[in-house]
This record gives sequence, structure tokens and C-alpha cells, in this order.
Amino acid sequence: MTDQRPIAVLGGGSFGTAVANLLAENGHPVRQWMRDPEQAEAIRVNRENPRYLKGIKIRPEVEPVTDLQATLDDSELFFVALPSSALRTVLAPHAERLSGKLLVSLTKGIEAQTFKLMSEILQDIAPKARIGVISGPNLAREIAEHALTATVVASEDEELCQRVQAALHGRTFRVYASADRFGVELGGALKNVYAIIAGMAVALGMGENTKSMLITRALAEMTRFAVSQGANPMTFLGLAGVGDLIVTCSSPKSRNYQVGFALGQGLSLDEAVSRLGEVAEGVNTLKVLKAKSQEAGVYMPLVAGLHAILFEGRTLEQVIELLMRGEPKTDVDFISTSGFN
Ligand SMILES: NC(=O)C1=CN([C@@H]2O[C@H](COP(=O)(O)OP(=O)(O)OC[C@H]3O[C@@H](n4cnc5c(N)ncnc54)[C@H](OP(=O)(O)O)[C@@H]3O)[C@@H](O)[C@H]2O)C=CC1
Ligand SMILES: O=C(CO)COP(=O)(O)O
Repeated sequence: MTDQRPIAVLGGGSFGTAVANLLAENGHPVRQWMRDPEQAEAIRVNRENPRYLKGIKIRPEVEPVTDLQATLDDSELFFVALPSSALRTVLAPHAERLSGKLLVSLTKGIEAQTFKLMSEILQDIAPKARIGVISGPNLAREIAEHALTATVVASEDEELCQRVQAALHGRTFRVYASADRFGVELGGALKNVYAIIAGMAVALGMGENTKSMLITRALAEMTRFAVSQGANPMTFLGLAGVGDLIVTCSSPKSRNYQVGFALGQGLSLDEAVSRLGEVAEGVNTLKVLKAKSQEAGVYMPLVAGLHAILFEGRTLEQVIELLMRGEPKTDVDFISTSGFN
């Protein structure tokens, strides 16, 4: 049975818009909150979000809104699709309104100062809310164009997972459930860094062997890090791990890949980010991940290499030379939690 209270999506970007449309297709009234009144008015009138999802018809059940307080008061189930840099600032002033609500983060990032994932920030802000995340190989435009797609909703709260599956699962969108919120969310955040490297490799004309090596060693590296943080490595073999890593490292539709591609063409980081004009979470994640991996003593040569190029003045040639000289150790080592690397 359809819940008559509107479901709310917070964020007016490409992913928020794609998810709002999916919910609407399943017959739910949806309120999509965005901060820009002009954008909301344009969507209301033209039924399109031209800046972030040009050419996609937005369904009549999606109501663009700009009053955050009213949006938080009127709904029970929320999908949060704000950039990681904005999530805490936007929601913290409304903490009391979030108590008891179902908050599902769609955001794949890590907070710079605290190394917290977005669902951990939601929990900080609203300890009495029910929290979950969605992650997986989910390029917004492909979802909006009804490419057959699967995702994972993850939460310790089984009933929340079921509610989200009922709301989102549809003709072209499969929603699997997981109890490993931390692993699912960490996978989505970490893979963005490797997508930058993959985009760079393609711009440099590297071959298919190289791409495959990069993706596979990226999986080993991100899983090794995740295990050091207490995550279940098996989660990284699923949609939110290897699934998302493959799509983001192989598709020019990924914004992180696009930043990497621009860097490989010789643009500076600032030029690459401003040419994109959308969120590429991997840039911030790279900074915090490099620091955290050093602190935790986890061997992450790809992260260290990209960081050296972007922030330490090393050339690409120097880093490739260094990476290729590194001692090749065990192929598959990350299932072990012994710390051996
Ligand atoms: N796009 C995708 O394919 C996918 C994205 N994600 C994740 O979803 C999250 C959101 O990304 P996405 O929708 O793609 O981003 P976009 O770059 O498409 O859009 C960003 C949106 O966030 C809004 N925003 C930025 N800062 C603030 C703020 N301080 N307050 C309120 N709104 C703000 C922007 O509003 P304005 O226009 O006014 O600046 C814009 O509506 C990211 O973490 C991303 O990793 C996850 C899976 C797929
Ligand atoms: O997370 C994504 C696909 O699953 C989207 O990746 P980008 O943010 O790089 O576009």
C-alpha cells in the first residue's frame, strides 16, 4: 500500500533528481528539496532539471520545494542526496525535526575534519533517527534513462531496509538489502578516488591490461583499508564494492572519471574541477584517505601516488615509475584480517 505522506529527497542535483523520479514512478508523492528557488521554479514549469539532468522528463508526482523546515516536518522517509561538504551544515540546524524519521544517505563521501561517513554524521545530528544508506553502481543518468540497474540499501534496521525496498524497487531498478551499513557506505566513498586514476589512465592512452590491473589492485587496496577500519571484506565483493568500482572506473559518465581524464589531458586540478561544474567527491576523499591510511599504517600505493601528483608536486611519470618498481606481493590478500600486506 502506498504511504500517503510524501517521500522527501534532499538535494537538487543529478542523483536526487533521478531517485525522486524513481519514487514517483512507483506511485509515491515526492517532495524534492533544493536551495535554489529559481531552479525549483524552472523544474515546476518545465518538468526538467536542465543543469544536472538535461533531457530527462520529471514526473508530475515530483514537487520541487525550497522550504526545508516544512519538508522535514511533512515527511517520514528521507533520501539525502547532498554533497558531503554540505550535508552537516544543511541538516544540523534542524536536528530536532529529524528525531524518529527514516534518513537514508545517498552521498558517497567522507567528512574532511572527522573522517566520518555521511550516515555517521546523520547519526551525530539526530541520534533518535533511523539511519540507512544506499550505494551501488548507480550512474544517475542511466537510472533516469531506465538502464537496468541494481543498488544496495544497508542498515542494521531491517524494517528500514524493507521500507526502502518497497519504495524504490521497480521495473528497471533492483534494490538489494544488507546489514553492513559501514562496509556498503565505505565502498561507495573509496571507489571515487580510483575512478580519478582510471580516467587519467584512459586519457594517457593506456591499454586494457592496465585498466584491468588498476581496477583489481584498487579493489585490493580499498578492501585492505576497509578491513583495517573494521569493515567486512565480503561486502566489497558485492554491488557496493566491486560493482561500483567497475562502473565508476570504466564510464566517462562518472564525474570522478571525468576529473581524472581532464588531469590526464594536462589540465590542473582546479581547471578539471571547474570544467566539470558538478560534485566529484573523490578529490576530497583522496586528501582524507591519504592522511588516514598513513595514520593507520595501511599500504595504499595508488592513493599515495595520486596524492603525490595532485598535492605534492610529483609528475605522473615519476609516480608511474615508482609504482612499477614497488615490490609485487600477494595477489589476493585482503580476506585476511591479520594485517599482513
Ligand atoms: N550523480 C550520480 O551518478 C551519483 C551521485 N551520488 C552521490 O550523490 C551525492 C550528490 O551528488 P549529485 O546529485 O550527483 O550532485 P550534483 O553535482 O549533480 O548536484 C549537487 C547538488 O547539491 C546542491 N548543493 C550543493 N551545496 C549545497 C548546499 N550547501 N545546500 C544545499 N544544496 C547544496 C547543489 O545545489 P546548487 O545547484 O544550488 O549548487 C545541487 O543541487 C554525491 O555525494 C554523489 O557521490 C551517488 C550515486 C550516483
Ligand atoms: O557513484 C556513482 C556511480 O555509482 C557516480 O559516480 P560519480 O560521482 O563519479 O559520477
